[in-house]
Amino acid sequence: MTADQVTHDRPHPPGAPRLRAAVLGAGAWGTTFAAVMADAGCDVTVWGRDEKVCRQIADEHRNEAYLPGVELPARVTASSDARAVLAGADVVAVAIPSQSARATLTPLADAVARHAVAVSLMKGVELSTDRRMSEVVAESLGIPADRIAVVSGPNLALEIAHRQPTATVVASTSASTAQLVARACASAYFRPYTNDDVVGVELCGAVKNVIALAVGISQGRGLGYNTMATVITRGLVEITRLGLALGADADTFPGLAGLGDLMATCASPDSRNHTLGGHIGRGMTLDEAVSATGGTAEGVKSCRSVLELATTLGVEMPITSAVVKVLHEGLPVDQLAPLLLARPHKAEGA
Ligand SMILES: NC(=O)C1=CN([C@@H]2O[C@H](COP(=O)(O)OP(=O)(O)OC[C@H]3O[C@@H](n4cnc5c(N)ncnc54)[C@H](O)[C@@H]3O)[C@@H](O)[C@H]2O)C=CC1
Ligand SMILES: O=C(CO)COP(=O)(O)O
Repeated sequence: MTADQVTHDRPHPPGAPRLRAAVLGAGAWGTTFAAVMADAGCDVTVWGRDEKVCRQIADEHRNEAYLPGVELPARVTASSDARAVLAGADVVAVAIPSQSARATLTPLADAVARHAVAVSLMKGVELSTDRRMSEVVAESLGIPADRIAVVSGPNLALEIAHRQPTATVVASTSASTAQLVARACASAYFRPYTNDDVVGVELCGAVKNVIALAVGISQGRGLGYNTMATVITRGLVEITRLGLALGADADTFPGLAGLGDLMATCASPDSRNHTLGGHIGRGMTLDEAVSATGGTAEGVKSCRSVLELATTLGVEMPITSAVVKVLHEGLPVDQLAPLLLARPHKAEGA
């Protein structure tokens, strides 16, 4: 046991059974969340499709490909056999790229325990259906909405893997599901707040990636902090507008899942969306930027489904629309700012 584990490992409450957790996805966030749950007192097994990554997690308590230099808690193990990982798990957390979730989860539905609670850790919107990821998880695994939770907040994986303190939101339509998931991940460095606004929390997580792409693009063009603050602030307006049109709670947007995550993602060089935007701003093609970034930058695909949702609902999302134009419709990157600034003037709250 390392010094970190001695300091951070939180014994589970007296009398409470130790929760068994499965994490589907052995990338940066799946592995980190597994470590968080282990430090919260759960027995955790990660499923990854890459045998080598699983062996390294199980045997050496490391995942160098995704979390270089991080030592994982001994209570995290891993396997490439998804059905074995799911067997008997009380909590099933999903951290694979959003656009692959349905195809990955559907064949596993019958392997999930009947009592299990599922947690979406993903921050995207499905392309062909415009569904939020908790909806995709519920449909694919055949789990009712009251046993689904979403975890979203200012949660850059590498910082958390190094046990830097942060907070998050655990959202579910069921208070007892949210509380169970909060218990499964609460530790000395990870503080969950529960919330019943699944729609708002999930939209915040997906759309902030698109806004981080726009911030990255502006920084890649050499623009400064005024531009960044403008994009973040007006980005939050867009996120709020779309969320309210979908029935979300107005209090969610200035919270951890909204403003909190927007700030972390738009400010951090560790954010894949921010980084990829920077490459585009400096003149790379989308393909070049995707391969230079590595990892999953959800905003690249989800910007289209977010815009589609907004269009269907008649919600104006100019920054999202401009990002779609630059990434997918051939708008030259130096036209992005003029396009946004040429729009008709209006009152700030309109
Ligand atoms: N990295 C972070 O800081 C955070 C990420 N998230 C979200 O978590 C989700 C996963 O992101 P990361 O773990 O960061 O991505 P990653 O790129 O680090 O890892 C993705 C994992 O999914 C696997 N994978 C890729 N395609 C797959 C497929 N078709 N079937 C099964 N597995 C597949 C990869 O092998 C890899 O293990 C995303 O929705 C992301 O937005 C949320 C909060 C923080
Ligand atoms: O969601 C995140 C932080 O909360 C991670 O952001 P990226 O996916 O852009 O790395």
